[in-house]
Amino acid sequence: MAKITVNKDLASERAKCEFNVEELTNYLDGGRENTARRRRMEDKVLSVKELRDEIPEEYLSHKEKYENAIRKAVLFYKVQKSLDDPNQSDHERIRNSYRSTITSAIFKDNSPLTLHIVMFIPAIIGQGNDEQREYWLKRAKNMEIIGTYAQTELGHGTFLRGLETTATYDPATEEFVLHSPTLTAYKWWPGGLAHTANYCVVMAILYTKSKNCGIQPFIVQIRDEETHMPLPGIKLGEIGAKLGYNTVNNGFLGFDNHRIPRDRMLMRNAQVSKDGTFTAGANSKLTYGTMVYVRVLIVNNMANLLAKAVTIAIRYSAVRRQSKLKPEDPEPQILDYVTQQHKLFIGIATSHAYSRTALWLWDHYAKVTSELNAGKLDNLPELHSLACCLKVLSSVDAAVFVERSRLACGGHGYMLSSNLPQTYGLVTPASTFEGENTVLLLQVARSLVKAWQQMLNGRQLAPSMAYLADQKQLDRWDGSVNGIIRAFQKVARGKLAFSVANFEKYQKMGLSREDAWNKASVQLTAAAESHGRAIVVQVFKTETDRIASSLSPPLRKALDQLVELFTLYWALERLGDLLLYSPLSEVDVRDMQARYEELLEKIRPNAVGLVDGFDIRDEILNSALGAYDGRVYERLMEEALKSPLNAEPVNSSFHKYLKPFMQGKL
Ligand SMILES: CCCCCCCCCC/C=C\CCCCC/C=C/C(=O)SCCNC(=O)CCNC(=O)[C@H](O)C(C)(C)COP(=O)(O)OP(=O)(O)OC[C@H]1O[C@@H](n2cnc3c(N)ncnc32)[C@H](O)[C@@H]1OP(=O)(O)O
Ligand SMILES: Cc1cc2nc3c(=O)[nH]c(=O)nc-3n(C[C@H](O)[C@H](O)[C@H](O)COP(=O)(O)OP(=O)(O)OC[C@H]3O[C@@H](n4cnc5c(N)ncnc54)[C@H](O)[C@@H]3O)c2cc1C
Repeated sequence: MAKITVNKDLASERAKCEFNVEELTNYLDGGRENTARRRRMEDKVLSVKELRDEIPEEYLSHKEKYENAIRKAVLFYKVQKSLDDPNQSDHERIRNSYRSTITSAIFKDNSPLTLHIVMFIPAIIGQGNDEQREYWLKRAKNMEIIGTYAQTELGHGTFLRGLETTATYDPATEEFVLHSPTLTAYKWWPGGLAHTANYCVVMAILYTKSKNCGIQPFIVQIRDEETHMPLPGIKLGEIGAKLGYNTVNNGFLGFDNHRIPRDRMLMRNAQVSKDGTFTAGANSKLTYGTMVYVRVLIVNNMANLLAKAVTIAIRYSAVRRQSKLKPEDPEPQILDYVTQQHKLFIGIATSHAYSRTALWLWDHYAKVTSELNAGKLDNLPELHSLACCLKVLSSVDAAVFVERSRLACGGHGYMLSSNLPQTYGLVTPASTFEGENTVLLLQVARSLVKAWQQMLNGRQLAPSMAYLADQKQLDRWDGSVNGIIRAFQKVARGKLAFSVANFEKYQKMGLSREDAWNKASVQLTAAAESHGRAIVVQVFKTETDRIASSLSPPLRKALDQLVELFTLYWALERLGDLLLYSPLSEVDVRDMQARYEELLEKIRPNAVGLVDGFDIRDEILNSALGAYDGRVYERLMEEALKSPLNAEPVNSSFHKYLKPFMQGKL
């Protein structure tokens, strides 16, 4: 094997690291065996050279990008399948795949099969009855059919009760008639819908016996299984180029009185009998279960994407030298600027915070799902609220810190060869899909207001909201992580109390409940956001304490520093709130600021080790700036030379336009 020459600054950073990087990787993976398994899988996938792109994706046309993505998706699926351990439960398979980012090595802009895996199959599992699961899951898991999740319409994404697609039951033929009565009723957005999927789960308003029975899921064939032509009564297409996700093949779909058999309604929750009698499910919101599942997965996806961005930016910052700190010294590594550390170390800490929180949430999700399967629905509202608020916070923070990582790389961060713009293109839609973030915060606020009322009535609160009942004053600011967590809880409680008071005040002033809610909604969403912050810091701290107790002292110290940095960063970001709702004084603020700066200094020698610990291979990073060897400038040039414009010294447009123009002949 050729010897890798590592940039000398990166090499000396690695020599400075105070903990064992491999131990950190094992900690993140959940054990040495998991690291080994993940690496074996990566080796196997990366050994398939047909999965690599010969021409960088960015130089392909829109159509070529899609065709190339499909070519790779099929091959990638087969390789993955050959590595699958059939003895794992679905729960274990997903948990064990939380640290896997290998998909990014194959697709810079995501796969056209994503929705099949992430929503179509889960929708059948969550919404299909036993026979439907038996039949459709086998076909879907074997890839005999490819599906997507078609819910959003041109006119409505958030407001599901406002969907216009109808499924009207006809007892004479025992069929549902699917129809899109208007342009705005067209399904719009589903990934893979345009040219990839031949089936989809369609969410439509069910009418039977002339009654609106709410939104229900239907499994609908949209293309012929042989010819792949759209079926009669179905209009399909692609929605066009986007900021990112361009290889996901998002599509539109309209129905013109398209008929499907009765057994195509997924009937795990609600049912329609042959004569058209509707039987409602135990809770109509169980129909929204697929969204809860994906919101839970998104938290982890955000942690992984952020780890990628911050790995690139930290390594680059160790290699890049710019300006002068002292006139007599050579140009320093930009990582030595404390402002650069302030920009980036929080990204490392945030990725850790959300990967710990994501695992915690996944285990909670699995527990509540098994209760739901046993008919116990009590914990569904709390799960919904938690999934909403953690999806919101993780997507907002990831977008901010990925963009900050890009900016921290100066001009080179603007290059597609840095892979930072594309990474931003992957994180930013998560603030919109699976429930637009403000809308989800309002759902969280709704659950908090309910909890507040329950508390006033002396009822017990769900565990994640129990702190609201803690009436004790926070007498003294002690600056400890646990003290700050309590202060965050006081902030959330105080903001909630304030918004509930406003909500009630507006009603007393004569506004309807809905208008009062709308008027109080800025405060309500702020309370929901604070509630989320309190949860994330607490889960980050308690889960790190729980899992890291057996680690070596140097690694334990490094992780504690990240937890403290994260806590202090948000305390300093939310000073106004803390000054309002906790006994924080000016001196305490100064102390916090000093401690935060001290932490930046302590983390500095470990910065490269911390991102190396994420163990994201070069093929996955896909970045000229972030590669392990730090050959930043050589790679930037190598990538520049791949531009098709560099294939010839003079472009034909010179003779056609520029020359006549410059010579006054055009
Ligand atoms: C080996 C396999 C490995 C696999 C790993 C792969 C890793 C991949 C990682 C994944 C990451 C990235 C890929 C993601 C791709 C995503 C592509 C995007 C897809 C989509 O966007 S699909 C469409 C999503 N759409 C939405 O989210 C719409 C948002 N709107 C809503 O959810 C609702 O309309 C609403 C909640 C805003 C309001 O609904 P409405 O019916 O009007 O409700 P109300 O009548 O107002 O009632 C509210 C009450 O209902 C309760 N409620 C609401 N929702 C739920 C729920 N989901 N569950 C439980 N309860 C719910 C709410 O609490 C209210 O209750 P209350 O009355 O207060 O008691
Ligand atoms: C990359 C990508 C992939 C997607 N994939 C799929 C898919 O596979 N399947 C699918 O079905 N859908 C998919 N979607 C659609 C996505 O779920 C919707 O875009 C999302 O639910 C938001 O709905 P909307 O676009 O209608 O936004 P809108 O609801 O129109 O939001 C616009 C603005 O109005 C505000 N707003 C709306 N309602 C309220 C309210 N009640 N109170 C306060 N403010 C409000 C929002 O906060 C926002 O600022 C995808 C979207 C993207 C971007």
